[in-house]
Amino acid sequence: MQPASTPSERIRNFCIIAHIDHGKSTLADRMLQLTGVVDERAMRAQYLDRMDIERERGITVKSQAVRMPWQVDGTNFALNMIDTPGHVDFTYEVSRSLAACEGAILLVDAAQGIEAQTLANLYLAMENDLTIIPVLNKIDLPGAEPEKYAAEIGQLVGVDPDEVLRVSGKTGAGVPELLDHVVRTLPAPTGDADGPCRAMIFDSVYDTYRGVVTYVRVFDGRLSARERIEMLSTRAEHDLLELGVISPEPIPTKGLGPGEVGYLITGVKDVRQSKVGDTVTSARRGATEPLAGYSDPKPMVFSGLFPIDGSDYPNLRDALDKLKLNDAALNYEPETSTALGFGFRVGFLGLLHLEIIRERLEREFDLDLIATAPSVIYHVTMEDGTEVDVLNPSDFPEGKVREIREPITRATLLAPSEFIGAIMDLCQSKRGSLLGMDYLSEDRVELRYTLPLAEIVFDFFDQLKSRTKGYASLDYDVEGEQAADLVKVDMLLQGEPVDAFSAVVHREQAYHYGVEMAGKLKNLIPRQQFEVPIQAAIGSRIIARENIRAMRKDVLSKCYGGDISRKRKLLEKQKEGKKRMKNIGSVEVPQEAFIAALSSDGGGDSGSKDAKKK
Ligand SMILES: Nc1nc2c(ncn2[C@@H]2O[C@H](COP(=O)(O)OP(=O)(O)OP(=O)(O)O)[C@@H](O)[C@H]2O)c(=O)[nH]1
Repeated sequence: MQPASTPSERIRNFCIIAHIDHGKSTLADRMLQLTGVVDERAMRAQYLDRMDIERERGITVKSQAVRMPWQVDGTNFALNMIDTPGHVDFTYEVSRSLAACEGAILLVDAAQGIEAQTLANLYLAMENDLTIIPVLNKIDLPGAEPEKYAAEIGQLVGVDPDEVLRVSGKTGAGVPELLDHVVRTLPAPTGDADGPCRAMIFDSVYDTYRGVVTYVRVFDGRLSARERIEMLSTRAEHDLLELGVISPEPIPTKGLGPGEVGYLITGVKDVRQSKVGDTVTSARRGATEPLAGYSDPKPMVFSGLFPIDGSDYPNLRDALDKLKLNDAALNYEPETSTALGFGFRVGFLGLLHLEIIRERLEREFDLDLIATAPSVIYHVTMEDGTEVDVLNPSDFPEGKVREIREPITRATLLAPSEFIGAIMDLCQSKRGSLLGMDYLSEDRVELRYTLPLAEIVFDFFDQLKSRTKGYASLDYDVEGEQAADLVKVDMLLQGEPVDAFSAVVHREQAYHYGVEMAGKLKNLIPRQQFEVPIQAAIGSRIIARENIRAMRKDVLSKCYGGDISRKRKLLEKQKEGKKRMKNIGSVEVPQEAFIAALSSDGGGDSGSKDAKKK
């Protein structure tokens, strides 16, 4: 059965915004169940077996936009719940999903209160002029303090604390009232029903069976099944193969009218042909003005990814090609490192994006990878006026440099007030400057800093976590560039540079970096038959030095008795180990040493994840 179009006055488009783990998915599940879109048995199956079901149906079940029927005072409404990527790494995409809604449910854990991403998402929603419905979740928790946090949110959003709704996504308490509230308080979508069609792409997902499934919100006019459509940013035309709504399975429709949310399939195979933020119109007599400016996501953080087993290189390339089908922001190019062999220099939107991709490569494609420390883009101007963009510290240009500019972020940190001192110390040591500080309640404070992105991607988040006992949360947004006194530090083994360890650091940190790295390498690289100097250098100037003393390695020295089979085993093991050695000049370095040296301070955790996660 094909659902008829709903008149726009009976449509409500909303999203749920929340800090990680504040219960967005659980509340969404409860709504699906309450509105009868998913029945109780399927709900459990779906919950437990999400991935299998997704594969079976060939489309994302926890879809980007679900249409739910809901009746208020005898009138039937269509509620479209639009999912947002929910993370600042994907700010542009979050903001596009928000632009597809008229309102947002701001969900806050009643035992935790406001966190950094609560604020970040709220500000994005406000920039998109959404009506905000503040809601406290998890009121069933024994540790919930709804009164306290209702006051906090009330102050933030500018409403009376009594107007903050209270729900439990777990028990379902308060959820029907919340849905009623959505219908009563959110504005219905408005749009020019008779004008040429304009629909915004707010998400685009690659599906193995159906190609790219594109999620759209129609603003003006009407999209009809089987018409030819045009993407305004590229002027590319495609035939519509299917148009429909998700409820929660895809249901084909004849058309989508103003305010309606649904999906379309054109047979394109790559999400870059159906870009988030683009405007879809009819190929014939279509609109000429896009809905909003379109911007391509720009990678901000770069890291080299190398397979531990060199023969996995083609597999890594295939895996990246596959992931790219579904991720317009993923960029990579081949990179060769003397220390690590063949791999790729990959550009990410932020640290979380990096972690997700790395985890997917390891889990879904069964690859063992080594990642170099994350770095940022430096704009280098040489004395002779040439400009170079440096994505990889080892490519830093030789010669006289006039200026180096680095990306700067605006960071928001939230923590109990007892940690103010610790946070300020940390930000100070990371070249931060304080922009402002506000008390959200008696014992919770929000600090705003500008911080170089390079400092955040290094080990900021780990340090923040340990200095605040895990109680601080952090959010950041890149905001332009700034000149800084930066230098490239090289690490040399017997005079040969080891590219994987080159770093661009602040001049004042260079010595510290050099000494620490040299010490680390000294402990990790086994003694050779000759003395090996480890040096840290800025250009030709040596700033730190360690020595690995010569030693004749006799693996048999541990065997006192004459156990021949044990001796043979040890010799075999030594031979095995040799295979995994890399030669830097005449020095043999086990690959494990590189891995250990890179992983212990390799940037670590995501800067934007919740520090409270255990
Ligand atoms: N007691 C209680 N626990 C809840 C409630 N809602 C969610 N939870 C729990 O809180 C945790 C996080 O819930 P999710 O729904 O996964 O949170 P989320 O915000 O979607 O998290 P992300 O998708 O990781 O951002 C889970 O362990 C849930 O079981 C609630 O109302 N009461």
